[in-house]
Amino acid sequence: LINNVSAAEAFLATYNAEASQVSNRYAEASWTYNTNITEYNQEIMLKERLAADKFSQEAAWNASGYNLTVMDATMRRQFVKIMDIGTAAQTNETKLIHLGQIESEMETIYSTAKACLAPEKCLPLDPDLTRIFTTSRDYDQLIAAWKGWRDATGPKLKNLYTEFVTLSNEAVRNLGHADLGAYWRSRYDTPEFEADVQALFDQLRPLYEHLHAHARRRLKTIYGKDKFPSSGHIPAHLLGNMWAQQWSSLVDEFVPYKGKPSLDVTPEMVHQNYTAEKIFHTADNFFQSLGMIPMPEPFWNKSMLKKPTDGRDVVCHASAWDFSNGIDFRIKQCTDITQQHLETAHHEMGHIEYYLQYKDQPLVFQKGANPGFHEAVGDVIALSVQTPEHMKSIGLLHSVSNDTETDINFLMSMALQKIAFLPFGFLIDQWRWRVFSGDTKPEQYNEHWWNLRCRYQGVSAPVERSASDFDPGAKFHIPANTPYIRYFVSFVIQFQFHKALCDKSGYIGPLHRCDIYNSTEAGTALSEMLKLGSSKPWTDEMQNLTGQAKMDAQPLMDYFKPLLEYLRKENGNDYGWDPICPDLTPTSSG
Ligand SMILES: CC(=O)N[C@@H](CC(=O)O)C(=O)NC[C@H](CC1(C(=O)N[C@@H](Cc2ccc(O)cc2)C(=O)O)CCCC1)C(=O)O
Ligand SMILES: [Zn+2]
Repeated sequence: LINNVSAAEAFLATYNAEASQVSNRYAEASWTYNTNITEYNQEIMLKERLAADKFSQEAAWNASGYNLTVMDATMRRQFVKIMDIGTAAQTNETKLIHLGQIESEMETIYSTAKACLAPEKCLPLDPDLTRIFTTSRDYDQLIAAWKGWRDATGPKLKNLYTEFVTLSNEAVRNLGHADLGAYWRSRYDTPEFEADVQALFDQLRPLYEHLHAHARRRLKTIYGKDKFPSSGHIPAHLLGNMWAQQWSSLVDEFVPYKGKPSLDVTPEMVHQNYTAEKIFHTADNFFQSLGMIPMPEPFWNKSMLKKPTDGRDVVCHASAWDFSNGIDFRIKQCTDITQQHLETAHHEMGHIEYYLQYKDQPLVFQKGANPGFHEAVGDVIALSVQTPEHMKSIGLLHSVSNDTETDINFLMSMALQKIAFLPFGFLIDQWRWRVFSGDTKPEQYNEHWWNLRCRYQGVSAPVERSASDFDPGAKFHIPANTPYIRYFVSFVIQFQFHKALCDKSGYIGPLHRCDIYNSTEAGTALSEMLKLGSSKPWTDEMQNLTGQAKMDAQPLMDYFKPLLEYLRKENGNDYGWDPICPDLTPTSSG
């Protein structure tokens, strides 16, 4: 082993320069493919992926020649990360190439899928099917869109996914990980991560159960009680979203006090001729008000902020991109002029701000402190942006009254976005971890998926499902192989960050009305954490910003306390559902 620290430093300097180049090349090829899905672009992207994987293998091999015990903590942390190369550890080149092909094939199937509601009427997810879920209250039309999308994705993906699992597990086992799920969880450093997440979910369930009861009661008045199974589940296609993961599009039906002005600013955005650019400049302005880093010139020149109209296929699922060269950062979003897309723009720009803040770190530290941190940045800003006060200050709300009823209505609108999401954010990787560990066999994929959906989310399939269905494939992150527990973590810690930043800004008052706009104290505190990237354990960074080192649901519970009190009163004992799925076979009564 090489014991010479200056030789190790030279190795790192060379690695950083070369790895940045390789990352940049792969990001460019990936971007070209994502913004113009063709076989040619897919082929180029796969070639760059193979080159990047081979570079990682060689770098890891060389790094293993250095004695880590003679290094300081920071240098050792870099070497460990250089050696932790994930599925690139597959030494059989044929299998390595095949894994890349399967992954991009699954993403292509998902991104080009269309649901055929009638023989000649096939619609893509964005914007067509999404708009049906946000606007339609027609039970049968929603079933057609719900079933059509699953028919167009799941069956084509199931066998590919099975192969993907086998190849990925084999690759990461070369690094000593038990399976791909263990590798993904290792990014959170703490060994008790899985138990911590389960404990957080159990702590938050009452909040969700009471929101679910309220939603069910309101939906019964819209669709009639006979449409709801006696088990207490809500049919999954009635919650205003293809996956029932957030219920914001039902805000006008779900607000407790209906006489108040609507909190949905979409109509006002359309009325004011908002454009995609204006949406992103609004988000950029907020970061600048905190004294944080503005979007650089290449961002405005090279991003794709609207779905192209020249007929080419693109991956419309929004995303933020780091080109690892210190100046090129982009967002790709098929922006629609809606409140939801205004929030998404802040979410994506949160990623860009993180990239900008840690761009001078060694390459392996150009990551979130943990993946949940990366997902929380934009959402923390969006918590301020969505307050009635802030919405009024940017001219999207005209009247803001402080009476209790408006306050409860506002908390309900936020709960439809944040509380509704919690079981979904929790269950995706509960399902995937068991698939990767082998507990869930391919023939059980769909059954175990619905067991989790019924048990944790309290939603049931509106039509019978069969073993040839693969409903997990209807959610982007499964075919796109993007881990998901990061979002559950984010939805908890973003309230810890929000509380810490509100305190630093000198705000006094209820957490749900705090707006840190123009607070450079808050901006400085946030920037200092983001600059660290993944150079320090996330628990240290959590401690620095919030004063304690663990994930903690208390700030989230405090934020929604007035709403939970209201819901407990309204629901009495009428809340909850059977843990197992309702029997879908048509009853004799038809
Ligand atoms: C090159 C690359 O892949 N880059 C990464 C970023 C990085 O890793 O550096 C990236 O851009 N990932 C895309 C993904 C997109 C979105 C998403 O998928 N959201 C979840 C859950 C959710 C929903 C509401 C919400 O408010 C927050 C989260 C869903 O829609 O189910 C879509 C809309 C919002 C965020 C993202 O930005 O996280
Ligand atoms: Zn994100």
